[in-house]
Amino acid sequence: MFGSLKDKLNKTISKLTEKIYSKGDSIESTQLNSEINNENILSEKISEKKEEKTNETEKHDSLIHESMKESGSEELMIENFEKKEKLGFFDKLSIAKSIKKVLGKDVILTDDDIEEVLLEMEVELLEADVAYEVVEKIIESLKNQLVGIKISSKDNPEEITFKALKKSIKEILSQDKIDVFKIIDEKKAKKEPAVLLFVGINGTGKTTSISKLGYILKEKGYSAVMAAGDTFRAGAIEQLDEHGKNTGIRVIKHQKGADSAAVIYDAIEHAKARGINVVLADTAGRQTTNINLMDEIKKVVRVTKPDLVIFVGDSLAGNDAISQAMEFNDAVNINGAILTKTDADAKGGAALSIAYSIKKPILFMGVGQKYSDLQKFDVEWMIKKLFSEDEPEKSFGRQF
Ligand SMILES: Nc1nc2c(ncn2[C@@H]2O[C@H](COP(=O)(O)OP(=O)(O)OP(=O)(O)O)[C@@H](O)[C@H]2O)c(=O)[nH]1
Repeated sequence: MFGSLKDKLNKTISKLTEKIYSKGDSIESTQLNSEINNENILSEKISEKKEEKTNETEKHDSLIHESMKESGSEELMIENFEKKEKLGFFDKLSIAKSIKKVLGKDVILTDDDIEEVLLEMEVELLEADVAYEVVEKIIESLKNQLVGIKISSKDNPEEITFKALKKSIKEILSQDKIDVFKIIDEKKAKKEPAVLLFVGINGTGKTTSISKLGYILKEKGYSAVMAAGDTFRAGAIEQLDEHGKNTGIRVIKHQKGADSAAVIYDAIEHAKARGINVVLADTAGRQTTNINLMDEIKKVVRVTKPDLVIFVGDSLAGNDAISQAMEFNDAVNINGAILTKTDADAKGGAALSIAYSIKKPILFMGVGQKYSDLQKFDVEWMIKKLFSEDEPEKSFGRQF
């Protein structure tokens, strides 16, 4: 997940690190670890003991005898040493290879020092579908953290660059959080259904995400109903119906071509009458360029007054998903986003950019084709995905 973005970020870290070393006249020093040093002490001690043994008096014997008791026997002591000596030799070889660079002197980076690296990073991130304004923001943040700051020869340049880039990315991802389940609980306390309206262009995963969220809500003990508000696309009503059967969630529907707002309104009345906690309202996929359809979704919002308008974007669409989110946000003021298909090795740019571009949080991420494959979005989870070698998550639960 986000493989290419991860590689590009790691590349930036190593180039910035290299820049610091080259500026600090890095010197290479073989850092033998304490074990090797202990090894030397041990070998000196044993050879001393062996020497003493050849020309020693009775008195030494008792001393040796003492130390043998500690290690069990002289043979064992020598044998241990032989073994250790062998391991010590190979250890020495391998550790001698682990040359650690250290800075020869303190470093203060200038804009010029990192100009080229940041330019390369800009190209790389744009290629990964990261929005231009987001790339600019990352560059600005890195400069603020690295330029003009003294990096002492005792510091670890890898750590400094890693932390700086991680902080930059975290700033991008962090928008005002919305806890969907908290909103649902607040409405439940008032004995009203929480109404969640899903919008987006065709094929992004609205119907699927609604069904996944319905499945997860049920798992959490909430009651839900799904509104077949996509009365436009052939098969959309049947598709949601199928999901309803699979998840055991009631679907409120009218015939194809019916008024979307009317279907959703009926679902809300149904939920109110039966004390159902959540209405998950599907809508038809629409191109933001289609004025009539954009006017229709504005009417749906006016009539149904949803608690959350959730934009569903396809992470594989990269920058397009970001511009769509911005256009839907302008039209109906979305509250948050779901980014789908992140399991399909999306470049990662949309995940990084969408929240910053619309200044609204990512609520969930679609991470697969199972009903449980809807991951509540968390900045730390994303940072871990981008910066650590964690195992890919195994998905569970039933397939669609
Ligand atoms: N791999 C993967 N596929 C997904 C995910 N979410 C949705 N899909 C697939 O994307 C395709 C489109 O999903 P739908 O839910 O039908 O999309 P939609 O937005 O309702 O489409 P329209 O009704 O045309 O607007 C389906 O094949 C889904 O299985 C996801 O997180 N991962």
